[in-house]
Amino acid sequence: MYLTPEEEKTLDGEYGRSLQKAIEILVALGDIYGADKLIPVKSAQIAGVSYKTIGDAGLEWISDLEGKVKIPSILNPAGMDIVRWDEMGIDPVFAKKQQEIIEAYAKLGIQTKCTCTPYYLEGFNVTLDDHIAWSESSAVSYANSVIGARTNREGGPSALSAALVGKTANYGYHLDEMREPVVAVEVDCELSGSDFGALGYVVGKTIGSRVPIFYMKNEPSKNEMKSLGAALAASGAVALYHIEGVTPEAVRNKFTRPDDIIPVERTQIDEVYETNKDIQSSEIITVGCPHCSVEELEEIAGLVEGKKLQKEMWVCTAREVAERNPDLVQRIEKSGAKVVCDTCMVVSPSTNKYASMTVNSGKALAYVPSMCKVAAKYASIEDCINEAGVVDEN
Ligand SMILES: C[C@@](O)(CCOP(=O)(O)O)CC(=O)O
Ligand code: SF4
Repeated sequence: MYLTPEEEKTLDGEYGRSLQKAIEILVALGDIYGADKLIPVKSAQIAGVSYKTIGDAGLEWISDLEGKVKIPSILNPAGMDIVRWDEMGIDPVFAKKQQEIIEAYAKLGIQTKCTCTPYYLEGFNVTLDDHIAWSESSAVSYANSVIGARTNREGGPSALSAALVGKTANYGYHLDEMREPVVAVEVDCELSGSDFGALGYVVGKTIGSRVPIFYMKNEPSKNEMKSLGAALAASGAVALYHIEGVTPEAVRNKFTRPDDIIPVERTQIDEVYETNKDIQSSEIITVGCPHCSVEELEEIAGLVEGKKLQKEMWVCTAREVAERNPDLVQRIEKSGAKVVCDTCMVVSPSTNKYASMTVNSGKALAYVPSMCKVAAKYASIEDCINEAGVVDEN
């Protein structure tokens, strides 16, 4: 791989051990995947923040690094709401470790906003053809597919390395030829809302990491595409998808229809809603995987208006989104639901204590059983709220 004289110096350790380690990681990945050079990236999103997932070894690795990131960089969700962790039933020992992780990242100049939806935040609005280094798989999918930006599915360490160096290796989804669809997904019915998460869940199970192009009967909204991509990346390993006539590259590039076809029928979508249907009543309801947008908060606020929920319900979102919309937060919390920031149902240890959870996310449906050891049921947002046990206040 070609390196500029400056990059060579970094690799030789002239700018310190941390930058040297960072560029070593980027060069090693570049060599494995046949990159020709390093390219500048506009922003980094770094996974591996929850103490639940990275533990002491992760904390030690981050704490040992020195220097400052060269590009706007942000964190994936942590294991707790940084302000209201006590209310979430988080153990103070866990909270202390979590704070240490966040401080170690902050020392490197990384913004300590913890979210999987950086594209809703100030300074992280990427556009078509921008090169970035993001790691949370739903954020990667959204950036690549819905926005048309370019990122590989970085691991925590490689995203952090890209943040420190300001560059990434030029391979994979940074290249035009890797972004071409190779399989056509033909959906035989109209879908709405959580059906799109169910579609991602179904297709993800068979598609592996191939790039699909969807042929749909109706056009999904951006929130619906967010759910589709998150589920495709969780039950499968899809980092980029296209939708004929909808997503920016499908519109611009007019791809030829791949010969390989995955047909999807309504019954397959309906089956997702049947998962664990023997669970009569879930103990907790969680929405916001990926973190809720303003429109999703608005929808939830409307649905819970004048109602009192009987069970624990979390609405996960980015702190910045919550802070920009205090009225929506207040309207949601009036019902008894909690607007939870900086974390989520998957990476927080505080959902582990429940036996069952209802979710409206195909990604959460795929991850909650394995990462939280909690049985998960799938429902639309309306049914999630019904499941929370509603009493009308009027
Ligand atoms: C499950 C996930 O959304 C969050 C947990 O990842 P981590 O703890 O940030 O590495 C990661 C992913 O799917 O990329
Ligand atoms: S809310 Fe979902 S998409 Fe976001 S970090 Fe948690 S598991 Fe990943």
